[in-house]
Amino acid sequence: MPAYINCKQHQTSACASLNTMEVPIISKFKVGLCQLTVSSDKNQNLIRAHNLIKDAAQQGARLVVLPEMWNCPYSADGFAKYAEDFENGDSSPSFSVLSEVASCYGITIVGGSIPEWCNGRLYNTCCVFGPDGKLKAKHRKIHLFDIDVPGDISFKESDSFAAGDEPTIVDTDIGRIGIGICHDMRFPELAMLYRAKGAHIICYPGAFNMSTGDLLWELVQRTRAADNQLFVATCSPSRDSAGCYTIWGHSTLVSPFGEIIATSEHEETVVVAEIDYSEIQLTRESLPLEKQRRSDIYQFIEIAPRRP
Ligand SMILES: O=C(O)CCC(=O)C(=O)O
Repeated sequence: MPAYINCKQHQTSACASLNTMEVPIISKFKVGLCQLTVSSDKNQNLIRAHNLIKDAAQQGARLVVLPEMWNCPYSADGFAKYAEDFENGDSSPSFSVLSEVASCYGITIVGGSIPEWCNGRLYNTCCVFGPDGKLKAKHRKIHLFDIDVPGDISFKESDSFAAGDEPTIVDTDIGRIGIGICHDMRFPELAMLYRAKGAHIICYPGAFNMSTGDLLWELVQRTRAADNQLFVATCSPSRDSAGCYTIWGHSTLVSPFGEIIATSEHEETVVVAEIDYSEIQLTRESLPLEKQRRSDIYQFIEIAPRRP
């Protein structure tokens, strides 16, 4: 175990069953969003991530979310240098740190994202760890962020990364979680798919920028939550104005009604807030969008059958 990991096991046993899942889950719990400052020093980033996760766990968070690209600056010229191969644990310190911290504190971690090397390709990948420290799921960013607004912002993520080609939904002791990374949030179909598959919450590690952040970061996540009547959690790195890509920040938790439960500014911080899954049912009962939906007039996605 790396020297910077030093913690005691935290356990709770309060469980309640929620009718959208087959397994008993905790229906009321705290989530922690670790809006950490990312530098070019990978080891420092690992230490910071550990410290913020510890802070969130000590404030009672059972689910902790990290930002997109938390082990390296969001910069095309650095992704390959910071990339890790998860198949080979020894060469993946970021992966190991999250696994160890998850088991140390007995929490679920949606591990933001880091550059992943696999078979000669680079992916923007989020790993989800359970309270036993085991990897539960891996999401590779599906929609790469290519943008060119003359005189404003130009970025081509597809020059660096290959796109993932699978949605990711994972059952945990704190509910069914759908995963998307940053630009994935722009695509309502992915969130609809997660809703159809019974997700309670969608976690979007992100790193929006100063051009689209102010206008759209909050709007899009509230829309995903309100349209699908589920919780949405986003987590961004803090703002670093020194780099060429200035990050918007504002990690946020949104309720199934589209309300902001908790948010932050752009500095390094840990947002801890409570989720109560009974709000999903309440929202869906008071405004039964699924019943009101006119699938006879429009149908954008196949509603996939529940997993056995
Ligand atoms: O969709 C946007 O406006 C920003 C997306 C982004 O920053 C990303 O995917 O990294």
